[in-house]
Amino acid sequence: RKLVKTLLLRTEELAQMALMSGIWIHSTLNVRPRWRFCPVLLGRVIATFACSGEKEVNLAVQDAKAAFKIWSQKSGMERCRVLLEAARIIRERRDEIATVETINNGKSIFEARWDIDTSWQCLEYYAGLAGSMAGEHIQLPGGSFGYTRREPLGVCVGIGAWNYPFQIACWKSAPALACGNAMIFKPSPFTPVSVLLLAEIYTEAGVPPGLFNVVQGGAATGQFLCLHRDVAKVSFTGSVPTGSKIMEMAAKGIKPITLELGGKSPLIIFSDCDLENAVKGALMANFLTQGEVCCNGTRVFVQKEILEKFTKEVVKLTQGIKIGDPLLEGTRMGPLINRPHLERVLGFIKLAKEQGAKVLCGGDVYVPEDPKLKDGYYMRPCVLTDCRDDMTCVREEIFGPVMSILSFDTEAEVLERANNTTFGLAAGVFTRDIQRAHRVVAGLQAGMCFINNYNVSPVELPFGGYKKSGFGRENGRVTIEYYSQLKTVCVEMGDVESAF
Ligand SMILES: NC(=O)c1ccc[n+]([C@@H]2O[C@H](COP(=O)([O-])OP(=O)(O)OC[C@H]3O[C@@H](n4cnc5c(N)ncnc54)[C@H](O)[C@@H]3O)[C@@H](O)[C@H]2O)c1
Ligand SMILES: C[N+](C)(C)CCCC=O
Repeated sequence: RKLVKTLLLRTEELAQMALMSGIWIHSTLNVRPRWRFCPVLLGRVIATFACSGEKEVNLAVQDAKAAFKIWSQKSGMERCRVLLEAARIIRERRDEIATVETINNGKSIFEARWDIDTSWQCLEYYAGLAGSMAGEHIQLPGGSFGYTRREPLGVCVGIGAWNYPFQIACWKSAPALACGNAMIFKPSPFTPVSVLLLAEIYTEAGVPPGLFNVVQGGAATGQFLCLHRDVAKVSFTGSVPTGSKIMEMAAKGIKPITLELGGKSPLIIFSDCDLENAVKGALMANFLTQGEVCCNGTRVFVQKEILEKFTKEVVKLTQGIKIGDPLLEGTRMGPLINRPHLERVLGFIKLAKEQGAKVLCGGDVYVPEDPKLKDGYYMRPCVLTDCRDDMTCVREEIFGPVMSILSFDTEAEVLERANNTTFGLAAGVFTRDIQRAHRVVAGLQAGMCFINNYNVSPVELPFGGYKKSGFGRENGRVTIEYYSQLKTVCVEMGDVESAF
């Protein structure tokens, strides 16, 4: 165990609170520093970490293999009890973990609590499934029969993005562990902190040492993990270009992968919608976690008849979003993840204007009154109108608080335009016409469709993409299939009928 101490937190009080509540973090690895990185919040370093190199990754895999031997022999019910205990601890430590997540990522504490809720709910859900995982019994002629066994894969790797650090780690590890696997998790180097609390919680709940292990680092560490011969599966959440590299590495070892990648999702607002709900839905689809959400409905297609009214209401609500210190209860939007990302998002807005879009609100840097926050990466949420389908802001994933409004006339037209993208993660429809709602979602090329809501995440529902947004699913019963393999056993009850 190596203790890693947080260095600087945003304020004295925060530092004290964090230290009291366990930001003294550990890795189960004997990490030898090779190179270091420092995540930054509001322009200040919050921690330094040693990156894991090849040697440390090997150690993690060895530990995980040893733990897998013990864990995979346990019954589903035994695994269920441990996962339930971990879920209980997360629930009990909800506020503390949410605080750490806010410091880690910058999202508001209000939202971080939602993330922690979907995290423990995910553990509870897969705890429930662990006890009921079963194969089939198949009758064959002459009393012979076959049966199938659902078996774990072995050592799985989870690689996470920085926007939902704790939640991503839970959405990957809960089904992996429920199926009897071990998991080595690598968080993004921008948000390395909160997942260590999860490791601590799993240990306290009773998983064997090394079963859930955290390695820190960036691309190089990720590559060591993906290429390791004893790693059986990789579940990746991140960008399309990195997903493509993961796929290449996995191909070398013929390893199954899950890819949760980016998106540029359509949200379609028909004129017969409940306008108030549609406006709230559009904000949910664009401004959670500073707009840094993979499944955001950033292409908002509004039917012409209500375009003006809808846009006016959206702008009013957007201008009311409280930006500032993410640890304050009233705040609903914190700083973006880092300076280069903020500049990238602002660059998209500049280009949108050059290409003819009109900024109705926001889209500029925000400097909070509190002098402590002056170096934070804040911006005002932006609503763009007069957008066309060929504009960069409508075609590319911005991953920031930028909503593009487009107008449409007919259902057939909007369906074609909504699908005219290489992505296919999510989509949404607001209408009171229930038949149209189902007809439209049936035609949408997206893995996760919402009717009359957006960005809610019940863990019972599978989540994942079509097209370049990836494949495989997280959450829901189906994910068991992505963390297990099927063995078929054929049993002869008679004599061997030989051809020879
Ligand atoms: N579909 C989903 O569920 C989902 C969820 C969250 C984020 N995302 C997507 O993630 C992206 C933003 O996250 P990001 O900037 O952290 O993505 P990213 O692809 O830059 O990094 C993701 C993770 O991959 C690691 N990594 C980078 N290069 C690697 C390599 N060559 N080999 C192995 N690992 C490597 C990073 O260190 C990080 O942990 C957006 O495109 C967003 O849409 C998707
Ligand atoms: C919880 N949400 C909002 C559905 C986001 C899931 C993960 C995407 O970035």
